Amino acid sequence: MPAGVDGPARGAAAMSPALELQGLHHRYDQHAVLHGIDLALAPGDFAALIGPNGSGKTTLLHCLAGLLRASAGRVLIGGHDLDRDPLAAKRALGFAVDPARLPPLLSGRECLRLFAGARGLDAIPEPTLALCATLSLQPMLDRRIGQYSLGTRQKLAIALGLLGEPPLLVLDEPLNGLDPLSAYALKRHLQELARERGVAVLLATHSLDVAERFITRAALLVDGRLRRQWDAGELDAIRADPARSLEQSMIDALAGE
Ligand SMILES: Nc1ncnc2c1ncn2[C@@H]1O[C@H](COP(=O)(O)OP(=O)(O)OP(=O)(O)O)[C@@H](O)[C@H]1O
Repeated sequence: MPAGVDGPARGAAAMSPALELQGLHHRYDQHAVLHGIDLALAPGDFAALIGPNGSGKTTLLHCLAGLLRASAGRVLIGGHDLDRDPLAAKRALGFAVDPARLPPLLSGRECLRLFAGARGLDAIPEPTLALCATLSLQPMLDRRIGQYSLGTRQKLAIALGLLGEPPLLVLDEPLNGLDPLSAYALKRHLQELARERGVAVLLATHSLDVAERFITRAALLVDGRLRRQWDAGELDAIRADPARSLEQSMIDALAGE
């Protein structure tokens, strides 16, 4: 078990994969988008989901967060079946909502309080406030979300997703709109959660160059199928060789090599 992992929720999460997708399919009406995705994340994995535009990354994340119902297959979060036991599954999941969907009339602090309440907490947890400070979000917390810039909304969506430190974090393009300092702080924070707290992180991103240094796993989605995965050893080998990069490996995999 990773260092610093304790408590019953983490104990349960450490015994089963943090996330397990079994034969996941999704179709929008007649348009089949996901074709049998099998993927497992262990506690402490920091994984990037990469792939061309329209390959199905957001659809996959929405299926595993319960925002879309998969047409077939199973989603298990910390061993809990999302279909059969949605409350337990969703308790084990932190999902950063689309920043465009945040309620414009609430302040950031009100929104954090609301989400904290939904997680059974009576106040905004200290680590969340510390993260807001790290991301320079704190000075904006008492302003209405409707007045936030795109990057500030993105920061709030991330802080909401991470609230209560659930054992699985899922983020869709979290680096979009973040200034370089905030993007670096977020990557370090996620890396620390994975390494020291055993949190499993799955993030969809196009920013291969920035993700490459931090992740321990990568999975390439092409036309709704997982074409290639890289484990920690393969990523270390890529990082150790100045002539190689994850970007080039991805391009090779896309070319079918
Ligand atoms: N609500 C919807 N109704 C119908 N088709 C949809 C819907 N949402 C997405 N799609 C289609 O599903 C496919 C996958 O889209 P998705 O947004 O999951 O891809 P993505 O990999 O996240 O793309 P990007 O990298 O551009 O964000 C695309 O062909 C898209 O047009």
